[in-house]
Amino acid sequence: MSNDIAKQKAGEYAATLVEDGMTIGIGTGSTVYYFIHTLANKTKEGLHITGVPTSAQTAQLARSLNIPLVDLNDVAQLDLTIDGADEIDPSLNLIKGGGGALLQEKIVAAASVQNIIIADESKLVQNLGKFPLPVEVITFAWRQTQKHIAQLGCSNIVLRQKQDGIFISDHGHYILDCHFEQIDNPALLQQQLNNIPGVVENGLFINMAAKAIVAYSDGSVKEFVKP
Ligand SMILES: O=C(CO)[C@H](O)[C@H](O)COP(=O)(O)O
Repeated sequence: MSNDIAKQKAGEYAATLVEDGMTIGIGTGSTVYYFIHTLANKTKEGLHITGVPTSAQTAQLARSLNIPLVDLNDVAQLDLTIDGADEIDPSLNLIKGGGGALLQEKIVAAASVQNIIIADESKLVQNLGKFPLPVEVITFAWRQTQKHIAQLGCSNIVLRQKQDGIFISDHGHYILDCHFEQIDNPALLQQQLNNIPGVVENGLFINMAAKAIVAYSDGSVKEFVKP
């Protein structure tokens, strides 16, 4: 089974967890893509939900499929958020932000009663850090910010690019992809990063996910609950 079919399975499974009347956070990425399509089919069949998107890309896709969206300022909290991840460790701590949406994703996750992650099995790791940790930074003097991040033990930091230049996040910032290789204390690193002037947010999601829905190449889907 290809990764894409596994992503689709995870996305479809997650859609079964959405209940009528819920206000949900809608994540970003190629796995969530399948969740959004399944959700759109369910809303066509009569499921009533309201969504809060985690990125401009997700907002555009959801709108094109007639999923009702609302501004996060206009709701007290979200019942559930379904989002993807780049790495998931055994405690369900995550690296996110491969798609560059980490800032809005973290704000939406923090507003959610429950966060469920969907992924294919390639995202499961024993230790976080092989996937370069995305850190969103203010564009002003970003090289200074980079220098402070390097002092936390990261010698390989890459300013994210897109085809025609520097990648700019939905909120107008740069992303520094930080190759830590192995992160021994993700909770501490998250705090240290966010204490650096110029850092807006980082892609470590600690103690946020309650459950991960992981689809395997043999076609099975397994739920992991936060230990
Ligand atoms: O954090 C994210 C975007 O900022 C994505 O959820 C993460 O990169 C996983 O994406 P995909 O499902 O495409 O592998």
